[in-house]
Amino acid sequence: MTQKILNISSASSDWRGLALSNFVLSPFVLDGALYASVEGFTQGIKFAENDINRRAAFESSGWPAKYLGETADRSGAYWQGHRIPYGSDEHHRLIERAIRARILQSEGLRAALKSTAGMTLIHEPGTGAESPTTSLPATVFCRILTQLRSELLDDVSSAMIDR
Ligand SMILES: Nc1nc(O)c(N)c(N[C@@H]2O[C@H](COP(=O)(O)O)[C@@H](O)[C@H]2O)n1
Repeated sequence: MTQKILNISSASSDWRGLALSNFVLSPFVLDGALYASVEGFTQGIKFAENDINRRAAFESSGWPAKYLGETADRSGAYWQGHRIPYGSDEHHRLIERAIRARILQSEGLRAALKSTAGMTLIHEPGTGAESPTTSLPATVFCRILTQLRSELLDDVSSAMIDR
């Protein structure tokens, strides 16, 4: 029987869940700059643009990126000279652009996401209750992936980094 629920995280038992996890080392380009992983991007933007931890996070993935982000004060996200309120829609939208960029820049990831058609995407990293200060709640992450999957299934050419 086909599995109806797919965990997208580093704790997934399905290879597609692992591949689509933010944790994985998976370079992408956003606004002309190169990032090693979505996790590194997500943690790096918590640091101001002159903070050395920012670049270190951008060049990392997985737990090293996550641990680096734990040292940030989580009062804002920083992008192109602007401070974005932490946890705001604008903050989530910026992370969404990184998630979309990574997947859209890889034919394999696009195909992997499309192959999950009909499955409910969840994010259960197996690390206990979700942090109240997470910059990417599971509901937001799964909504982003589900929306992108829908766009890819409807018409590959209509899916873009900026919706
Ligand atoms: N343990 C674990 N495995 C994964 O595969 C994950 N993607 C995550 N969580 C990711 O952490 C990011 C948010 O970090 P903060 O809560 O702001 O520190 C986001 O990318 C989640 O997907 N955890």
